[in-house]
Amino acid sequence: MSSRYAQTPSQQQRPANSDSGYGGSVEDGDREFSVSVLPGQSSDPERRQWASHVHQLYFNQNRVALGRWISRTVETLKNFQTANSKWPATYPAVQRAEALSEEAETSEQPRLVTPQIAQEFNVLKLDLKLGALSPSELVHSLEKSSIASLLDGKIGQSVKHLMLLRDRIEDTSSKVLVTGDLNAGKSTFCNALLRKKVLPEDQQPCTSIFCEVLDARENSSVEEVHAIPINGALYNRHDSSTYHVYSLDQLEEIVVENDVYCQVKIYVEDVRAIDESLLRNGVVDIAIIDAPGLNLDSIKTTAVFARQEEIDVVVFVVSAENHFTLSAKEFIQAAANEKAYIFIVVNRFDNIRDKARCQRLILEQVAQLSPRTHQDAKELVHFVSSNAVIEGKDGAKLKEFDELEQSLRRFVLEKRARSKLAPAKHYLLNVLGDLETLAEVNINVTSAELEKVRDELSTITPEFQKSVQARTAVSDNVEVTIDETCDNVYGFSRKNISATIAHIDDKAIVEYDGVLSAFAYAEKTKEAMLQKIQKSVTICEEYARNQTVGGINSMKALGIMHLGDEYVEKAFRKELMFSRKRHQLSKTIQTEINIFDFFDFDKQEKVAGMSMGLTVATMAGGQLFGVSSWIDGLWKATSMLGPRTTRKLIVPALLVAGAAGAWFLIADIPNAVPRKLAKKIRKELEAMDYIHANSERIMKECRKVLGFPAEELRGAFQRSIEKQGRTVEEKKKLEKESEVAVKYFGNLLREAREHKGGVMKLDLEGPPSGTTA
Ligand SMILES: Nc1nc2c(ncn2[C@@H]2O[C@H](COP(=O)(O)OP(=O)(O)OP(=O)(O)O)[C@@H](O)[C@H]2O)c(=O)[nH]1
Repeated sequence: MSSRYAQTPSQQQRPANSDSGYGGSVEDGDREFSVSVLPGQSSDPERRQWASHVHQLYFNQNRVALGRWISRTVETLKNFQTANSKWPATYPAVQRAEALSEEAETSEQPRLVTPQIAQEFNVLKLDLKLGALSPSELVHSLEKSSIASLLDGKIGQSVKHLMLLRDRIEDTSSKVLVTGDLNAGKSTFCNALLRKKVLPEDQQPCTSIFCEVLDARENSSVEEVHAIPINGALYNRHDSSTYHVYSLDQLEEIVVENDVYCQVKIYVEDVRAIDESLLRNGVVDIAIIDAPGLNLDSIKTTAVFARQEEIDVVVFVVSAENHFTLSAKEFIQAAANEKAYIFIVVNRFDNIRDKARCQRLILEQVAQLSPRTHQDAKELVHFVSSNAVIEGKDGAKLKEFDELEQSLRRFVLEKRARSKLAPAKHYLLNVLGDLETLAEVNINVTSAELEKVRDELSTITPEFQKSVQARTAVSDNVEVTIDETCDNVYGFSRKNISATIAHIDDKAIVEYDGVLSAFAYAEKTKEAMLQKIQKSVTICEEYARNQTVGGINSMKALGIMHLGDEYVEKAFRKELMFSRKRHQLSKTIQTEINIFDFFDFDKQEKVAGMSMGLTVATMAGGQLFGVSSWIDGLWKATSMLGPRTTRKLIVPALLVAGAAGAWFLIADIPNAVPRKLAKKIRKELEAMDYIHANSERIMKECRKVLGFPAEELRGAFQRSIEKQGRTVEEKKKLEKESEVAVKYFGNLLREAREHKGGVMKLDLEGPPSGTTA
């Protein structure tokens, strides 16, 4: 029994796990046409074919749309790979570790992120199996760049996988595996599908290897058998060393009790028209694989075979007489888990007398073995007699088989949507979901980084500008400090040394022990005078030291104020100033004592009160005269007295005068010596510009010594400003990079969401609503 059934419009939106219904509506430009196959019209082959074609159209459109989304996602991933190399993407932190490990077990697709890290991730999980650290700890312990390179690898893998999926959805071949109990009539069923006796049929179990029947056009339209040896190389039609060629007639010899070959490829000419043929139906090129009958030994082999990626559909042939054997039940249960749905052919139905009872019993069993198959039993469980098909005598049986064929073709197409398009859709959604999560996380991270760097810049930029200004101000300040200190020291020295020199003869500085030790007196006086001057210089130097300390301290204060910890002060020892080249006046001064230093002829008038000679003259002449005016007076008196009197008086007068003068001069020695020596020293010092030279020497030492901390301070400022400048530049660069990254991840998020939305809209079992892609 099998019946055509209708697809009502309300059924067109099926839940994803529903397997029923092949109708639907498709918008093709302005034209919308609905597909419905009504029960009463089930015999109408045109309508059936049309329904089938529309179904194929949906499939094709979905396939193309999915292919486009794959290409776009690949492009997005590649761009992300490039961006990731410039701006290492941040990885999300761990949240729900347990939930993830379950998820990981259920998926065998390549993933970019390990389950323990970032549960939201499906594909872009990083595989981290190093050492004792948990992957999450490991991710956090890794350099950003190592995560980036791991991610880079994962993106690469993902791109590769997407390419494979694209190839797979573009592959138009589909394989139908026909399996079932021993002798159930599998080979007969395959031959019926081909409308040609190709595979050997026998009362005895005979098929011992997998026989794949393909359209001869795939073998340059040559009908032949390619037998693939056990343990041979991978089959390649273009490489004749990978198989042995036999004719179709020889098939029986190879297939029955074979221990040389593991599989045969049978290329046959399809005798039917394209819209009738299962092997080539315009959309999918179907290969039929006749599997050896199941026994407890072969279940595993067949189950493994059925799991193969290229097997789109499993057709299970069961004998109506035997129902399901133990091995059949075992296989169906396993296959139902793997492929979700299987197509069940209950063969040899002609041998059953109570057909209704048989149907009921078998459907009950199906319900137990695969509830989902049972749910859609009208489409998926067919009761036929395969042996009647090729002869084509029994019209009713032929019709039943014809309906089975139509169902099978729709099933293959639908299964292809599931087996080829659905994994691609599923994987795309996972990758895009991962990209979305990564983009979201990175938007947060990069936005936070941007905000942080902007904050920092708003603090350090004005600080930097302030430092630059402060440097100029401090530099000026230092100059002023040095100049003022030097001016001060120079002024002080000049004043102090001048005053000392001016007053060195103000009072007798050594004791006078009489005329006999006059020379020693002179020497001691000179020595004392030089010492006095020397002492005043020393005082100036000490003053300069203290002033320098003051200058240094004010520079230190500037350094600490502006540079804080960055300013390292150097120890200063003021006693080292003027220590290398000591000033020794006694060595510089040339002044020698001579006889004239003892007598001061010029100073008699000015120093009247202290002149003994003057006292004598006053007493003698009753007049108040100086020595010179006294001699002048004498001269005048002699001219008044007339030459003769003068001539008479001159000798005694001169004698008196001489005696008085000599006495006076000798008495004046203690005063004359300091005066004369002071005069001489002053003269010499003046000649050598002693006061200025010394003041300048002292000042220069100050300037030199102050120069060191000044340079230190300038250097520290320079370093500090350069450092700040570099930080500002780095932060500015980071700011720009962050801006680019924020923008990039924003775009990535938008793109990932757009793609995801588009992919989600694709209804793989209905009209492709995402065809705008
Ligand atoms: N009455 C009847 N006999 C059938 C039908 N289909 C197949 N047979 C017969 O059942 C026997 C076994 O058929 P095969 O097609 O060789 O069975 P098989 O499942 O391929 O056998 P193995 O591959 O060896 O397990 C043959 O003699 C067929 O003629 C059917 O629908 N009705």
